[in-house]
Amino acid sequence: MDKVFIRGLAIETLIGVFDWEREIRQRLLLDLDLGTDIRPAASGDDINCTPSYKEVADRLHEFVGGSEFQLVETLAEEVAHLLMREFRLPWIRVRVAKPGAVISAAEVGVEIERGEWR
Ligand SMILES: Nc1nc2c(c(=O)[nH]1)N=C([C@H](O)[C@@H](O)CO)CN2
Repeated sequence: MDKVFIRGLAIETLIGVFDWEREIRQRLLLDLDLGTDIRPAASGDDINCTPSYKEVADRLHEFVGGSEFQLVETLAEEVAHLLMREFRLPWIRVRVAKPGAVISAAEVGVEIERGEWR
């Protein structure tokens, strides 16, 4: 299977388990790997035959920017299901990093894979 990818998509949102985190917006960095077959798009040179990384990024700004989850786990799971459903993806990898959440670490977060790789 081929992939369309997005790296380091920065989105500000309300996220966290502590009271002070419910009063601010924090920056998340998202990495996405979207499983697909790029051959139909390549052979026809046709954007309609492939998941547009621009459309996916716009959708994520809308969804993640408006979300209010506590855990990065929940956010990653919801993002995976939303993109698989709306962009008809057989497989996805979602990595959500929360830079600055642990001062002594460059990044913390989660990475999940959903669907079937074929
Ligand atoms: N596995 C997780 N651990 C923690 C999370 C999380 O979402 N998943 N969140 C927090 C706090 O919100 C943290 O980001 C504040 O610094 C702590 N641990």
